[in-house]
Amino acid sequence: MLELSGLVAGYGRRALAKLGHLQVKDGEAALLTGPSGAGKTTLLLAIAGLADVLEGHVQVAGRDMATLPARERDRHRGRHIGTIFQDLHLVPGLSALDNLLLAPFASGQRQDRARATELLTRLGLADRVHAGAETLSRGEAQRTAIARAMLIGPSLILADEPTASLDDESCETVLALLLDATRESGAALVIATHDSRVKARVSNIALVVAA
Ligand SMILES: Nc1ncnc2c1ncn2[C@@H]1O[C@H](COP(=O)(O)OP(=O)(O)OP(=O)(O)O)[C@@H](O)[C@H]1O
Repeated sequence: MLELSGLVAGYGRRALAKLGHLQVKDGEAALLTGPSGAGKTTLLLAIAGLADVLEGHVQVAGRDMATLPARERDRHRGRHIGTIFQDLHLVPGLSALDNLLLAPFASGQRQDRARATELLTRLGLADRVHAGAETLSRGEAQRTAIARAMLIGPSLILADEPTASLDDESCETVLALLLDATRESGAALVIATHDSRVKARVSNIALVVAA
């Protein structure tokens, strides 16, 4: 479950984005909307503890990301938050599968190759599991990043414009997978988007305004 209130997010002391209240129950989804430049990405990053919270509270899996010390916040994010950002951060030279396994490898956790392969397969990437990340199309790379976010079995999934570069069919596949996986796993899902195809599918919509 995610609950945030009176959130002002930014960098350093510079406030960039505000959101009054948002609650996303386990297994449910919400959208962050707002005009371009309103600060949706900044707000999503603040929820993940990667941008600064200047005011307010962000409860994720029972802890307030706004007040956790930096190391605990990083640990909490690693255990509970799956992120899919616009810049996908896939490592070229590594396969799609190894990109999924990189984070658990780096943090000394078990690398579940079977689950990673299953997630990639469910996202329609069965024949791209061993393909180098640099050879993936934008849509394939996006689906790989979604699979990677789901690998830890997160309490919260944060997705920044996850359908932006997808055609209608891939958009539907990705959205269905995100929403189904959210329901099945009991994670809360927050999507920042302009995409009207996504707005039609999610009723919990919160407006981000520039601070
Ligand atoms: N690291 C940063 N440091 C300072 N300002 C930043 C930083 N990143 C973004 N900004 C500024 O914060 C404002 C909000 O940007 P942000 O990307 O969060 O908006 P957005 O609503 O996600 O936009 P879009 O819909 O176009 O992706 C913009 O004015 C941007 O220039």
